[in-house]
Amino acid sequence: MLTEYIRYRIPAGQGAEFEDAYRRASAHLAAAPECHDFEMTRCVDEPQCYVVRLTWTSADAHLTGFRKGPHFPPFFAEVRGFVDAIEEMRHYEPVDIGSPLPSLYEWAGGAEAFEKLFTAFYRKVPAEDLLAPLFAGMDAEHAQHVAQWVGEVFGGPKDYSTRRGGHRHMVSKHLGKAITEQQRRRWIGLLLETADEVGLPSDPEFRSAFVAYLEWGTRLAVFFSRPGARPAVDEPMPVWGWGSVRPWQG
Ligand code: HEM
Repeated sequence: MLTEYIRYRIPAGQGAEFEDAYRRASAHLAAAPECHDFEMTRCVDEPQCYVVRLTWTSADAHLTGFRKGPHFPPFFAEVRGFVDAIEEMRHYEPVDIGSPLPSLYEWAGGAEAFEKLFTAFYRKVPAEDLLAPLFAGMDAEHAQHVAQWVGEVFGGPKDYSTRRGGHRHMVSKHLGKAITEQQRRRWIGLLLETADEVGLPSDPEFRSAFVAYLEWGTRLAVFFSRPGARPAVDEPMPVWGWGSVRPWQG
């Protein structure tokens, strides 16, 4: 991910027009797969100053994918009248200065916690009539592989992407499996039951992030597995965080 900051100093009296232009332009940003998210902020001390922050999936995605793609012309048509008001427009990359928040991986208990969860889960799968046929040929180390995947997504070591083939490999394992909605629900239900049994943290903040990821991931698994599906395989590994609520640390 790469962050772009565009700092504007909008002439007096044009603030509302500028904000409206971006409201219209935002539809084209939202439609562009290269743009991960964006926001506009207005300076409290000097209201003519605005910062637009855009997160791009990569520099190439921004400069080639978006700039040369179909969403740039209608986006730019909305905001071009304010180009002269730009004071800075540059890309920034994150600098690791540590975080006061533990990752979801640390909060859950690290590699051991995810291995315990998925080992217990996949031990139960052969007894599940809806799930057993799907997993009949699973690798003896399947539980460890899924634990590595989820651990990495939650901020743990990059073992799945460096040793197991990352997103591409995970997608390939679901291709053609034709997972049904009933199977998806059983998978997620059984995993949540197992999470309680193995003592995964049950605080509301952790569980809301955990369930959000599982809802997203299982629905994508169904999508990837549809007959004839051709999902994008060159995506980076997803990274999941706390979302709108922070861990309660007393
Ligand atoms: C958040 C949800 C999910 C995650 C994170 C996930 C993750 C993974 C990963 C990482 C693999 C490949 C493991 C390896 O490297 O060998 C895999 C394989 C597989 N997954 Fe999923 N999966 C999810 C949901 C589902 C669901 C809902 C189903 C079906 C109900 C499913 C069925 C399978 C099957 C059948 C395989 C191949 C097993 C084998 O034969 O090796 N997955 N999954």
